[in-house]
Amino acid sequence: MTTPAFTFANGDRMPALGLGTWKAAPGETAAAVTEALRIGYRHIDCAPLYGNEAEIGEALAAAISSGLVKREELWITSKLWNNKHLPHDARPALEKSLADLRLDYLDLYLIHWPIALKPEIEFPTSGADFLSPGDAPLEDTWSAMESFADAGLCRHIGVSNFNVHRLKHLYVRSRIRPEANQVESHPLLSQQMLLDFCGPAGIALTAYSPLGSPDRPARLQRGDDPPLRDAPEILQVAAKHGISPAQVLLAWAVSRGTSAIPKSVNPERLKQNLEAASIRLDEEDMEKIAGMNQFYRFIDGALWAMEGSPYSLEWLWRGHDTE
Ligand SMILES: NC(=O)C1=CN([C@@H]2O[C@H](COP(=O)(O)OP(=O)(O)OC[C@H]3O[C@@H](n4cnc5c(N)ncnc54)[C@H](OP(=O)(O)O)[C@@H]3O)[C@@H](O)[C@H]2O)C=CC1
Ligand SMILES: O=C1CO[C@H](CO)[C@@H](O)[C@@H]1O
Repeated sequence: MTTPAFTFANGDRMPALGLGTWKAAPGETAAAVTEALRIGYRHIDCAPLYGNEAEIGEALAAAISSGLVKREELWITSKLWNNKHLPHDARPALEKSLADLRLDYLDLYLIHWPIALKPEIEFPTSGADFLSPGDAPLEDTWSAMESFADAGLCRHIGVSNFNVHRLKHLYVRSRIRPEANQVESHPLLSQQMLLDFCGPAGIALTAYSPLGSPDRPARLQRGDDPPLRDAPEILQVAAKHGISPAQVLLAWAVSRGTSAIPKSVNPERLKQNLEAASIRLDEEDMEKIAGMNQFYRFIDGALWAMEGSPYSLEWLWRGHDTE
């Protein structure tokens, strides 16, 4: 059976199950990536923000030089952080990711958030730390992304954390259309509206935090998370098929046409997550899980909507400028 994948217009295939690397700690990241490649992962999701691209680069270089994988078999995604949106800051940011990852090109480069910060700010502590949409128009950042694709530094370009309105806005104005949108998605946040737009438009929708990001930092926790992995519907489907709850979540994501990028640094969980991509759920399971949607975000973006910020949660997640 061929591994499920999203096929881009030029025929490039992004494996539907990738490895997340946020929170993979220094000292454990290279081993996790090496083990993932050894057992068959070919898609790795990275970002300079995660602080481990150099370690991932070590593992990739070793895997390629030992003959375990060829570069062209890999799908490597990275992202442009929020304080690099100004076009003259964007190219050095991409070059740094390439140097750290020890690659000549990325398979996919994403604008991490539709939120711009001043160049010297990694995380905002006040409203003064942001650049407004007028100071750093997303269209200008996108033009820089297009120039990276033109230069062969990345084969595909896309966005992350874009709602359907913001995605359409860019889509109709761009020379090279966004080919991917990476957003939080799991049964509590099905993102059906985005999927309904992305599917026919040929845009890959990738689900981040597909397991509910249980290891996210305390500052991002809300304390009142509804159950996801141990929700009754998930436990029932897991028992019916004799698979783990995490595998139900990942099989659901892949069965509905999204990609998923669960993070793990544990060999046993790496294996079960990869295997989940080949598990097919039936219609009854899919319907049961579809009933769980409650628009619940584990990564709620509240940081970007702090007092004095030019961005609001309404702007980020719902949006007004439809066309
Ligand atoms: N574009 C964006 O803004 C964002 C992108 N991302 C990307 O998405 C990736 C995944 O999301 P993330 O937020 O990390 O969270 P996930 O939903 O992938 O959850 C990761 C957690 O689940 C545990 N886990 C993994 N597999 C299993 C399993 N089979 N059974 C039980 N527990 C398991 C991991 O522990 P252990 O490692 O010990 O196995 C870890 O604690 C990120 O790593 C990052 O690459 C995430 C957030 C935002
Ligand atoms: O990818 C991500 C992980 O961590 C960040 C927060 O610390 C998020 O903002 C981001 O989207």
